[in-house]
Amino acid sequence: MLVLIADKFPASGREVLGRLGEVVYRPELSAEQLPAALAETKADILVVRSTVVSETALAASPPLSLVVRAGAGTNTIDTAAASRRGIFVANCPGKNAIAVAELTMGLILALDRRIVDATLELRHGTWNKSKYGKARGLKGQTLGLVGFGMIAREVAVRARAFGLKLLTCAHHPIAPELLEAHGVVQVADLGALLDASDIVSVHVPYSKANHHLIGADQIARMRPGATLIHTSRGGVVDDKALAEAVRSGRLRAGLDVFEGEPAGGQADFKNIAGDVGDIYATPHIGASTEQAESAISDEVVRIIESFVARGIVHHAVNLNERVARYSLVVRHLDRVGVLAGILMALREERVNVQGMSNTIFAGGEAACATITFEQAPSDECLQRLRDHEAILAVELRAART
Ligand SMILES: NC(=O)C1=CN([C@@H]2O[C@H](COP(=O)(O)OP(=O)(O)OC[C@H]3O[C@@H](n4cnc5c(N)ncnc54)[C@H](O)[C@@H]3O)[C@@H](O)[C@H]2O)C=CC1
Ligand SMILES: O=C(O)C(=O)COP(=O)(O)O
Repeated sequence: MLVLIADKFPASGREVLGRLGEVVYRPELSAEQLPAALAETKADILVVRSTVVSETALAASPPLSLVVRAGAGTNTIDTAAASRRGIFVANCPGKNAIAVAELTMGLILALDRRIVDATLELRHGTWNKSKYGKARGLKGQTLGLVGFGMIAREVAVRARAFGLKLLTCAHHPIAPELLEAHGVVQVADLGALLDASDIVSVHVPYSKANHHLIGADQIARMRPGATLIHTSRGGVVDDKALAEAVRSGRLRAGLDVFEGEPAGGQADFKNIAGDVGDIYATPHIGASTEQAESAISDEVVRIIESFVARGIVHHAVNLNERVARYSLVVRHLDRVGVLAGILMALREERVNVQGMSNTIFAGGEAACATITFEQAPSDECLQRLRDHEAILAVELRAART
């Protein structure tokens, strides 16, 4: 088994992976160089951070069967192409959430006190207490969290300690216990959140549906003098519209992600923070703390170990989530050919199997197979299975609709 790691990844994690197979560490690879590296190494498993994984890359190594995103967002990986090729894509949900929440609080605090501007002036020898001694203070202000996933919840935990009032919005009702535990109120929709918030912080994944979720209209709807914090993904916010609102003095902004940002570690990048003073900005470092990188590394190792040892992929993001209409639970003697016999019986009925698992009981004499499908086998088929000398019990279960 060969693992190609195409982004920065801790040495400790590489060492553990090295005990499972060969590890090729090429953190310098760009999206354009990735297909050739995959073809050359014939990697079975690819580990990436923000490096774009295209269909060409996925097709370059025939044995490639798993891509692990050493982070949260998977929009940089062509998951549809991976699904067509039967390649698993997995991520590490929540493992860098605290790091992003800490940066979010850092941006909120820095903007309120204008820490960056004050530092720059002091560095140039100017004492300007008159100008910088005018912060609003956070206590009692309202923070609106767009999305209420792993990162937003960690932001809520920290923001509460600063006395901020918390709102969120989502497509679906959020469990009341979860809201209560975080001291957050769910409002009707994004518009209501923008109307009521002094600070808006964006924590949703990028998708076609979320492209410019915070566009010109949403930016215009924010309260005058409000702050927008964006640490999720370039493209969720319309950077141009935001720059105009900040330039006009209506808003302030703290950004960690940008439209068209470079994927690598160092590059020239003309960006909206360049000419707009009230934008504070960092170069996509939300997840880049030692603590987060170590937690991510442990999770990547866990995902790969489980895949190699048991074929189980934790946090796969490109599986068909639809619950099958029927499941057949067969308890049987653990003998060669019993499972094949069950599958042959289903094949004769033209039943297309969707999922299958088989668990062996202690002692190794009996096992339990669960097979899922959309179309029910006939009573005769079930009876034939029940009559099989190595089958102990057969039960057909229909999913609740
Ligand atoms: N700046 C950085 O370094 C990092 C950025 N991120 C970005 O942050 C995003 C969020 O990360 P997590 O909180 O860990 O993901 P998550 O999956 O735990 O939470 C995202 C939540 O947003 C919700 N959502 C999606 N579209 C929405 C919409 N239009 N309105 C309201 N809710 C919506 C989802 O239902 C989900 O609950 C990631 O997808 C990634 O793009 C993640 C980690 C590091
Ligand atoms: O985990 C994520 O979604 C991130 O955005 C982190 O990106 P990175 O791994 O630092 O390139």
